[in-house]
Order: sequence, then structure tokens, then C-alpha cells
Amino acid sequence: MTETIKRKLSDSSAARWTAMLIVSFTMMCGYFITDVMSPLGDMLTRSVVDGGMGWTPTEYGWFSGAYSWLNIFLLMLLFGGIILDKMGVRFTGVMACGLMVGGALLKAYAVSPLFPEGGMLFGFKTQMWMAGLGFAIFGMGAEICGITVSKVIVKWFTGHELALALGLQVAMARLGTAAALFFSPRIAAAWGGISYPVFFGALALCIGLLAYLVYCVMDRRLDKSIAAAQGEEEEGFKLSDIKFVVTNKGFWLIALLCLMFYAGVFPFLKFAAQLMIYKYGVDPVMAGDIPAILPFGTILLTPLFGSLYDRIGKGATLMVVGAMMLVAVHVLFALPILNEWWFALIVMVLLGIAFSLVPSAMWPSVPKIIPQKQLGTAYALIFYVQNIGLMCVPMLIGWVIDRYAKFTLPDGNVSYDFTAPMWIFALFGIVAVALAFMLKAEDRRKGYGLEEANIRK
Ligand SMILES: C[C@H](N)C(=O)N[C@@H](CCCCN)C(=O)O
Repeated sequence: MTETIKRKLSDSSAARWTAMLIVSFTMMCGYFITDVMSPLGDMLTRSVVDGGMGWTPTEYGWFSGAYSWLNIFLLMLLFGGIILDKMGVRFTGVMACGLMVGGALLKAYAVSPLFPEGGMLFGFKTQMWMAGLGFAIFGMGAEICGITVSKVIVKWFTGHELALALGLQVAMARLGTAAALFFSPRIAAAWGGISYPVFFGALALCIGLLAYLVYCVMDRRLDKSIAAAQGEEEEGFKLSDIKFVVTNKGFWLIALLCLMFYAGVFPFLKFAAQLMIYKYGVDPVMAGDIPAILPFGTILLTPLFGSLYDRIGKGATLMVVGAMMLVAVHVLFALPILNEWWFALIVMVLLGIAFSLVPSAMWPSVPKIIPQKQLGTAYALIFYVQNIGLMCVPMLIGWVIDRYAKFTLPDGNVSYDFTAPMWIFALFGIVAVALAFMLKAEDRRKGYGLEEANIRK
């Protein structure tokens, strides 16, 4: 009797790359909104008479950290992970996109002339609270969408070019960040208001939502082909999955490395434009251009390192090298040397390499430590730990700037010295290096295979 070998839809390379492109496009629109305000920090914190919005650096820090408020305090990332493992990628992805669109619109409204200015609440402007609430709702959607998209890619690419696909997804996300850093100040200057780039991003996100709906059709087909090929459905989420994940030492090392490494990158991006203006003398309208180099560099390098990991392995080593480069970069930014724009550009390129090395190795390493069934929960828990840094670090840096970095020039203008904030960022990098070494040692002990290639020969 001849047995027919049924192929899954994910065995078709055209189908899996199409799926990857669609979900990555949705995520890219989300990343645009995440950093749409980063190059506008100076505009927000300038006094109203100077054409700014009069926020203090502390308020700007609180607003930047608001992305993680709901994820942390309402445990929304954990619930998101459970919903993902229980309800699947179609329901969770659409829900997450809806939250992102709603949050982005609220944030745009808060910084638009429609919002009544002048109110104060708990010592901060009501405008900051409202914009923060919008960003928090958006952040909840963005993080849930992030774990969903990761699960989608693992679902389609396991046994194929997993690290390359995850790397390309991150590369497309970086394109969203780069577009925000480059275009946001230009849109704001051309159209005469901070809210315009945010409204523009919200519109792009609506298109991202439509794209995800198209993906849902593909996902349904993939599930049918998996059921036909394997004859059984994947088991749903159980509470014991959380226990399984959190009792794994390798998981904690990755989660803490993620916390420390990303604490030195994403919160830094929120202040990078101001660093360019006040340390390197860059014109405010072009202040986002040098930080935009960072995501642009990663667009090429993340898939490149991902494909390297797929073919020759060395994942743990890539993370060690990336974390070491992060320390070097922040030390170079902190030192009182070469306050020239071209030097800032070179250091930013180095940061781009570091920011490609660690993510390209870190995310594909998670499925080597945690089985696919618990992957949604694992990614959610890692994102949860990471969000603690994404919330607290901008608040800390904003406060440090207000307290220790702000000074008045002889002409009466306010200026900032970024030395202290940059040393704080370097400290996060040092802890990340220690964690990366510990992960490498744990891999040797437990045999996770982090140094091995992903593609099965
Ligand atoms: C901010 C978000 N929680 C995050 O960590 N994003 C990562 C990409 C995660 C992709 C996982 N497959 C990033 O480097 O942007």
C-alpha cells in the first residue's frame, strides 16, 4: 500500500515568506508609532514661548515609559500570552491591532490643539497623562502583537530558516523605527504640529490591521494543512505551562539579558535626539537623522546575523559580543571627547551592529530552551520582564536629566549635559555582558544547542 505524504502549507517557501512579510508589515506600522515622538522630545520640552509644549524632562520620561504601564500594572502582557496560547494567533493578532489603533488615536488627540491645555493632575500636565494613557493602550496592543507575530513566524519556519525569518521581521520593524525618527520631525515641521505624525502613524496602522486580516486567511489554511498532515490539533494552554517556563534557569537568563540589553537601547532612543542637539550640536529638525542610522543599519545586519546563526550557530557568542559593544558605545557617548556630529554617527553605527547581534541571536534561541507549546507564554513573560525596563528607565533618565543634567547658559537659555544618563546606560550594558556569559555557560551545561545551527541538514 502506498502512503501519501501530506505536505503542510508551511512547507511551501512562497507561502511562508508571504505570511512573514504580511505580519511583519503590521508590526512595522506599530514600530512607527512607538518612536514617532522620540525625535520630538526637544519640541515637547521647549517652553511654550519658544514654540514647544512646555513639558518637563520628567514628564517626557513618564510619557515615554507609559508604553509599559498597562503591560506591567494590569499584567496585560501575561494575559496576552495566555490569550495567545488559548485563542490562537488570529483572534489575538486582530485584538492587538485594534488596541494599537485605538491607543494611537488617543495619543494623537492628546497632543493636538483639540485637547484642552492647562490642567494639572498629581503635579503633571493632564495632557501628559492623556497622551500617556493612549501610549499605554497602544503599548499593550504592540507587545501582544509582538508575541503573536513571533509565534506566527515560529509556526511557519520551524525546521526552515527560522532565525533569518525572525531577523527579517525585526529588520522590517526597524524600518518603522527609522521612518519615525527621520520623517516625524519633518511632518511635524511641515504640517505645523506634533499630532500630525501620530495621526499619520494611526492611519498606517489601520492598513496594518487590514494586512493582518489577510494573514488570518492564510493561517486558517495552514491549520487545516497541519491537521491533515499530522491528524491532530496542538494542545491548548495550561496553567502549569507558566510553572514550566519560570522554573527554567535558561529562560531567566534570556529574560534578564533582554531586560538589560533593551534597557540600554530603546529608552536611549527616546533621548538620543536631545543628545545629538545638546552634545553634538545637531540642528533640532535633523536631530532624529543620526539616531535613524541605528535602525537603518540593523535592517541589513539583523537578517545577516540571523542567517549566520541558522547556518553555523554560535548564538550565545553573538549575544556576548553584542552586549560588549553596547557597553563600548555608551562609554563613548559619555566621555567628553570629539563632540562632533560625525563621531556620533560612527558610534551610532556601532550601536546598530550591537543592536543586530543580540536580537538576531536572542529571539531564535527562545524556542531552543522552551517547547513550541509554551512559546506564547515564554515570549510574553520575556516581554513582561523587558517592559519593566522600558517603563522605569525612561522615567529614571528623565528625572536624572531634570535633576542633574539641566543647566542655564549665560544667555538664559536652558541646556543639558548628558554625561550622567549615558553612564547609566553603560551600566545596563555591563550587566547584560555578565548575563550573556552566564547564558553561554548554562547552554554548555544543559545542551540547549545555542551554539548550534538552526537549519536541520
Ligand atoms: C519591544 C518588544 N517587546 C521587543 O522586544 N521587540 C524586539 C523584537 C522581538 C521579536 C521577537 N520575535 C525588537 O528587537 O524590537
